[in-house]
Amino acid sequence: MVLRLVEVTKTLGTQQVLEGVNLEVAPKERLCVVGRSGAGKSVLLRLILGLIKPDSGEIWYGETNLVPLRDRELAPLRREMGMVFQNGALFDFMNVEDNVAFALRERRRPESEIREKVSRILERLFLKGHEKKMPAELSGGMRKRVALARAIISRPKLIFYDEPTAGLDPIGSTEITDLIRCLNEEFGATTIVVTHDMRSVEQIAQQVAFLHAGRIYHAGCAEEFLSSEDPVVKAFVHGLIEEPTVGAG
Ligand SMILES: Nc1ncnc2c1ncn2[C@@H]1O[C@H](COP(=O)(O)OP(=O)(O)OP(=O)(O)O)[C@@H](O)[C@H]1O
Repeated sequence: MVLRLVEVTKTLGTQQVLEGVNLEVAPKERLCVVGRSGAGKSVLLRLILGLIKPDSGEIWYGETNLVPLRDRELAPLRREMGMVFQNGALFDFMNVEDNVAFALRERRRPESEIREKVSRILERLFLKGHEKKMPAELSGGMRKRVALARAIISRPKLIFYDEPTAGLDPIGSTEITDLIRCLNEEFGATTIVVTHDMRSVEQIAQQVAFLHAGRIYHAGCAEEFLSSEDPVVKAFVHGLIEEPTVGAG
């Protein structure tokens, strides 16, 4: 397993957001983590990235439990992880080319290598000709593609996408989900996508983990999830409002 969470709990404020999350992610797999708004998907991502610590439980990245590690020990492992934030989180004062080159410049790679890699990735993500544009001059879909380029350029072993299709029209969404799938196949990075968009799940996921009531309520292959007869899963997948159980109590 690339990633394994064992009985992870987290309370924020007075709310126990995660009550014992168990999750396994195999190498090169594409996993969608789904759940209703407020279910704790972003909290889960922040825990895996080591930005916050769980109250209890273990988070294994390969052979290493990340939980007891300090920032300095986490840093080299974090460099193996890429993150594509919902809003792209681009540097507004840098053009497309410099945004994409950022991670390589930080690692002091030779300028000739950086130029070659940036050019190759921009071509792959259909951004050729837009190198000198500033983020404010890009469409939403282009910003997402720049964010993808920026994350993928350092060849992460594990890549996270937070709501990658949010704010895109259906065609823009399909372009991004196609790219996520193709990049996973080309580069082999284990891919974890947080989303509540069922079309994205259909287009991207091999595996789905459904976060509900502080736990992974359902984990399995995408087809199984999308056609599940479990009332809670079904209500989520089809956007149904759950009826109170008749005769309960
Ligand atoms: N720093 C914090 N302090 C207190 N509560 C927090 C904090 N961060 C998140 N929460 C709470 O944790 C719960 C889960 O939040 P989270 O952002 O992970 O949800 P989500 O599943 O990502 O939702 P969405 O799909 O809307 O982004 C929410 O009830 C939220 O209010």
